[in-house]
Amino acid sequence: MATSVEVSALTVRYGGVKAVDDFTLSHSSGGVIGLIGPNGAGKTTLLNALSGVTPPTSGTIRVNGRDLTGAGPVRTARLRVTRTFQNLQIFGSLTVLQNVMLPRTARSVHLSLGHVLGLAGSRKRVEAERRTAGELLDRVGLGPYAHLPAESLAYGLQRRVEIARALAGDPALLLLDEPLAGLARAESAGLTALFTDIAAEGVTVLMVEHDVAGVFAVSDRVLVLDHGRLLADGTSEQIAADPVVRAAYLGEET
Ligand SMILES: Nc1ncnc2c1ncn2[C@@H]1O[C@H](COP(=O)(O)OP(=O)(O)OP(=O)(O)O)[C@@H](O)[C@H]1O
Repeated sequence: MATSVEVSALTVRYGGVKAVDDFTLSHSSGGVIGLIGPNGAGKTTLLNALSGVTPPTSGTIRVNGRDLTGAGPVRTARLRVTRTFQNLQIFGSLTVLQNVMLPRTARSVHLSLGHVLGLAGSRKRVEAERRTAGELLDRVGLGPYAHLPAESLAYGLQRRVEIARALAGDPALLLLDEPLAGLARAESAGLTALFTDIAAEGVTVLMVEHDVAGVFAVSDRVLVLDHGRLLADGTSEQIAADPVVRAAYLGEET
């Protein structure tokens, strides 16, 4: 069953600025949702609110019926909403595999302690986590790089490390903040194909992105934010043809 995402009247204020203004979304059909809008439209703030990084001023967030409003990033991740960041946040000196194992092993203090103490049960669990992380790396095309320090990989591959780590948290909802930024066209195409695969496996993917062509190519539903408000909501074709969007976002005359 696809993830249900219910966001109701979400508002995030920074002093006098309403970065997100009365945002409502109901989504239960899975797939990839693209979130676009001009600079300063509130896209990252919305992602931060959905991932528990920024507490909303008002409104509610429910995923699969569970109230995540104000849950904070750790609990939100436990409730299967994970994310990547606009600026890569990977541990460069750790191996690719260690980066991907982190969310699952760090979740369990007993597991980490037991592993340090060499307890047999913990060793088995860590081995199982290693296998799971290895499978994840194969899935995102990073299998051959598993034992290299993450910092030694090309930028496009480092993006995949972050995506694999977010997937290791077993998300129902995966939030991606500008995943295509700084990538060459072929790398972008490879990543968007990966997002389609992830969505096909039942993870709802919400992607903030400036590369509008990339968003239109991959998204089943596109949301347009402007001044914190939802300006338009439809298929890629509908949004591409919407004169209001073209005026607000692409700067065209209506
Ligand atoms: N920590 C903050 N404190 C004060 N104002 C903020 C903060 N973060 C964002 N804002 C303001 O909130 C509004 C929305 O910013 P946000 O970064 O969410 O937009 P965005 O659509 O992600 O922009 P961009 O595409 O440039 O990344 C902007 O007016 C911004 O200046």
